[in-house]
Order: sequence, then structure tokens, then C-alpha cells
Amino acid sequence: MADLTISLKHLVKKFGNQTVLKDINLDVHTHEIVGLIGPSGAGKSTVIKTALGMEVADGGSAKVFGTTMPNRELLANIGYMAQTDALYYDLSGKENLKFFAVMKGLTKDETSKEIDHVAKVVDLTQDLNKRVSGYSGGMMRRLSLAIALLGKPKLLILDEPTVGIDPALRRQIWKELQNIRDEGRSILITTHVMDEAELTDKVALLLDGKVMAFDKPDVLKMQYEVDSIEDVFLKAEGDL
Ligand SMILES: Nc1ncnc2c1ncn2[C@@H]1O[C@H](COP(=O)(O)OP(=O)(O)OP(=O)(O)O)[C@@H](O)[C@H]1O
Repeated sequence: MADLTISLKHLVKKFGNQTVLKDINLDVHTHEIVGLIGPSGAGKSTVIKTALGMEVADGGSAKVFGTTMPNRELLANIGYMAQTDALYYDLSGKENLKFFAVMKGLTKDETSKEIDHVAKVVDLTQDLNKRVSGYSGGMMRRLSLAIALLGKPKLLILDEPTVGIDPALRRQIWKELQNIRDEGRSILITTHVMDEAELTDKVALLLDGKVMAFDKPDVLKMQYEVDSIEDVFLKAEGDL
């Protein structure tokens, strides 16, 4: 049975006199990949940060696993990948992965197995012993994603994980995300790549501080009478 992993109800978030989130309602369940799309500056990262308790809501409620975040114990069940990479540049990719594996409480055995696996998923196996300071931007994104995947978290929250990643690898990463979903875990993902939004189970369209539409990609395309999520996006914005 699908359980609720994220529940946002009438969420409001202001920065000074700018109300970025006016009334956000969004549920994510186990066995589900939910895509969050919307124009730049619409508040996608703010939704994520408020759900995680990194920003304090000004109204409504944000619960993860039924609890208001932040909650240290629950953090162990969440793999979060932010838009900016939080990596140790003087360490190698492998040393970064080992550090975060320790933070996540993995055993030595689990650590080496998981590092092998997540490095393969993001195609960094050959570069694991290089220092991160010598990585390209795309490699750093890939390492951040690998770190988020470590420890098989029940919930993955990924803020634009595939920026700077080429199409073949993007496809491989999506395969892994779908495997994770099939294992009964859940994923909230923001993206600017509309082809990726087509691969989600449900798409939430964030516009004007609200979730304007939230449904399966095929249902949204039917509702908006268009052939792609990109056109749903454009039509909702009034550009089509
Ligand atoms: N800490 C902050 N202080 C003040 N304003 C902020 C802060 N964080 C975000 N904002 C503002 O809130 C709005 C939404 O930002 P956010 O980063 O959530 O958008 P986004 O949809 O994720 O954008 P993008 O797609 O470009 O990443 C923007 O106008 C941004 O300037």
C-alpha cells in the first residue's frame, strides 16, 4: 500500500514582502516519482527547502513521514541533493562518498558495495580517485547525486539533478530512479527538462505561488489538450 512521504498543506512562504509560496498543496507517496516543474524563480527550491525544514513556513503545514522537519532521526531516511554542490573539494570523489557513508551510518561492507553501485549509476567509477577540485561542473553534480543515493534512503529529494549531464547518462540515471520507485521508495524531483517530466508518475506545475496542476503526465496532456508536458507548461503560462 502506498504511504504518504511528503504532505504539504496550504503552505505559505515569504521572503520579506515577497510571498513566494501562496498556497501549496502537494502529496508524495511511496512508489511514486513526483516531478515539480515551473518557471525559473517560481519557488521550486523553496518548496523543497520548506518541506525539509531548512526554511521556516509562514503558514500551512509541511510534513515528511508525518513529522514536521527538521528531525534528525528522519534525515537518515532522506537523500537530498541541493542545487549547489556541498562537496569537499580537496578530497577525491571516493573520499567524499566514504565521508557521507559514515554520516549515514553505513557499515564498511555496505559502504564499499554501495559506492561501487552509485558510482556506476552516475558513471564516475573511472574518476573516483581524482580530487573533486579537478572535476567538471557536471561531474560534481553526478557526485552529489551519488551521495544522495547512498544508504538507500526511503525518500529522495532531488533539485535539478541532471543539469549538465548528457542525454545517455541522463537516461541511465532515470532508469535507476525508476528502479528506486519500484522498490517502494519515493522521489520528489525538480527539473527544467520537460522530457524528464514525462517520465514521472505525477507532475506538479508550480505557477504564481500555487500548484496549478497536479496529475499523471498523460492526464495533464489530455486536460490541456496538448501532446507534451512542455506544451502543458507553455499553455498554463499563457504562452501557447
Ligand atoms: N533566502 C532567500 N531570501 C530571499 N529571497 C529568496 C530566498 N530564497 C529564494 N528567494 C526568492 O524566492 C523566489 C523563488 O526562488 P526559488 O529558488 O525557490 O525558485 P526556483 O523555482 O527553484 O527557481 P530556479 O528554477 O531558477 O531554480 C525567487 O524570487 C528568489 O529570489
